[in-house]
Amino acid sequence: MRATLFDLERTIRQRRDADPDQSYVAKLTARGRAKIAQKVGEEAVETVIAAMASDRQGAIGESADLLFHLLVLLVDLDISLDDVLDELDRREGVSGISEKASRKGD
Ligand SMILES: N=c1c2ncn([C@@H]3O[C@H](COP(=O)(O)OP(=O)(O)OP(=O)(O)O)[C@@H](O)[C@H]3O)c2ncn1[C@@H]1O[C@H](COP(=O)(O)O)[C@@H](O)[C@H]1O
Repeated sequence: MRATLFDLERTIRQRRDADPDQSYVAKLTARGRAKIAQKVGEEAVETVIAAMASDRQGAIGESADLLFHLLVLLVDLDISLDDVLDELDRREGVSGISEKASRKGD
């Protein structure tokens, strides 16, 4: 059976308090939010580099790294994947073009 992002989110929550010598999640969490956020940035840049090189396998691997590290950051911020999906639901059917145009008068 395919694991979901919800499974990974649950695993990350469980691993946060594990032994940092045994768990990457625990080790990264112990280094603090700034370090977690830095990792998200690094993985995002590596995804962009793979995409610009049309490196399909690289883009898949870096995207997995990016999603994983983003979930570690969200857990650290006590933001659930559901919170983010709720926001995407709220946007569903609203064209990005018209949404941006509606902000022009802000
Ligand atoms: N999906 C992942 C996952 N993706 C990437 N990584 C790790 O992320 C790290 C990224 O490597 P880097 O070289 O960028 O990081 P780094 O060596 O800390 O580098 P610096 O930033 O310190 O320079 C590697 O150690 C990868 O193994 C992951 N580690 C864990 N998971 C999942 O999280 C679960 C719990 O992992 P543990 O907490 O390690 O038990 C695992 O069962 C997996 O399902």
